[in-house]
Amino acid sequence: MNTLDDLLGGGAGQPGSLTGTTVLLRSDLNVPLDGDTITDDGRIKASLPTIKALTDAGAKVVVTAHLGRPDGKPDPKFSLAPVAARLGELLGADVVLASDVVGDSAKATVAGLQDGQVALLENVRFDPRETSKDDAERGALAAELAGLAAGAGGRAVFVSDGFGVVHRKQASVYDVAKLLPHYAGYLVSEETAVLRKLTTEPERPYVVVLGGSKVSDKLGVIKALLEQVDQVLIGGGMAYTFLAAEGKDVGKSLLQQDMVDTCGQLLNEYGSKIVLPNDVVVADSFSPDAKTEVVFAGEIPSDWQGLDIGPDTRATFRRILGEARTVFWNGPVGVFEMAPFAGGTKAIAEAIADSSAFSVVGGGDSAAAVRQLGVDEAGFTHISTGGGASLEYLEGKELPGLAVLDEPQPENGAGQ
Ligand SMILES: Nc1ncnc2c1ncn2[C@@H]1O[C@H](COP(=O)(O)OP(=O)(O)O)[C@@H](O)[C@H]1O
Ligand SMILES: O=C(OP(=O)(O)O)[C@H](O)COP(=O)(O)O
Repeated sequence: MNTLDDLLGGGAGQPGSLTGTTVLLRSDLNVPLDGDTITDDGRIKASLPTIKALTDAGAKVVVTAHLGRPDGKPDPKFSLAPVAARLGELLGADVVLASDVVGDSAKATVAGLQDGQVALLENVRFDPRETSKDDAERGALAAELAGLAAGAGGRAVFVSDGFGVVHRKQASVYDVAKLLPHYAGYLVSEETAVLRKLTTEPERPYVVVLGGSKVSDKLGVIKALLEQVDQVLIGGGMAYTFLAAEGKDVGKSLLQQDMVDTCGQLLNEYGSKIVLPNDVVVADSFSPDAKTEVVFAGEIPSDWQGLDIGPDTRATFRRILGEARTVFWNGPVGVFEMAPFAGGTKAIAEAIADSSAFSVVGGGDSAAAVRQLGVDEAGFTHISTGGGASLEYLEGKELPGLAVLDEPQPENGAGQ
């Protein structure tokens, strides 16, 4: 895989070694927001080393990124405006935000870039072709993105640094690398180097904690993980589909109905490795002011929803984590953004931070939870920016955004 150091070449770190080059940079700037306030800027900070290396070398840097899951059309709720402002603060330089993805504003913004300057394109998922299943549609958007960088004159290259999104076969992650000379950024290189250690003879017991709300994405990887690890502790929104598979009424909790049978099969086959919550914190509404109670997992009232793991479950998870030698954690085990449902996630984060295991926590919200709940970041071996991406890497699956970086450089790529 070609890396940023290959791009920087003999002139690594030398001012001017990339003068005349326009870099289309894919970063993962998908940060949690409360309205238009960024509640955790970890992913923006993680993108800085690559951006700075490029600007120091004199490149024009055109960043493309997504925020949330908009419906393939512009939606102010998902604008990258707060991200552009924060990125500019952290870089100590203006970051112009184009008001579209590849339209007139994007073209004018790129045309106005000086050497060593950074621009951000608006949320790439505002264009429906980004996430299309149709190769030709994605390819067309990729060609427009590559054309933007080439349109600035000089050489155009692609740097892939959005580790959190390399598991997505999307235009700005995958297809564009087929059109431009491509390089892995520092974040992608570092993240894969740490995760590789988890796939090569991890010390045992090896324990995985899974939570969060992207249930359908993550249930798919559990089977492969169960083959490799000693225990999987399940909390968060993930837990209720398993509890339903055990025949329990989960009330209004998050439930992936079409995966109940799959969860039942996993419980049959790997039951001894799967640890489910024994008790949960339930609420009468999805609100920080809701009425709450702790109940056995089999006794969730039908109008209530489970929003955190209960105290018995925390104790069980703590005990297992205390004995682990390798831990991977993705997904908060409760709705940690609301104080009444943050206790389980804090207990898990502290248990991992206190242990001497090789420990990796991955995911935008999981990493944010560690920081927001005041848990010592130094207690983790590595805090990864990618949740789903890390899980799929650990599963052993080929990640499209990484595999494409191993392909030969295009011979007649845009800007060549
Ligand atoms: N029981 C639950 N019900 C609904 N949402 C939950 C529950 N537990 C956790 N969550 C939510 O899961 C979200 C994070 O999920 P996810 O995106 O899968 O994690 P990550 O970003 O770390 O990969 C958080 O916003 C959290 O509020
Ligand atoms: O937040 C992300 O992933 P994560 O929640 O698995 O850490 C990435 O930005 C990918 O987003 P997506 O899961 O909407 O493709």
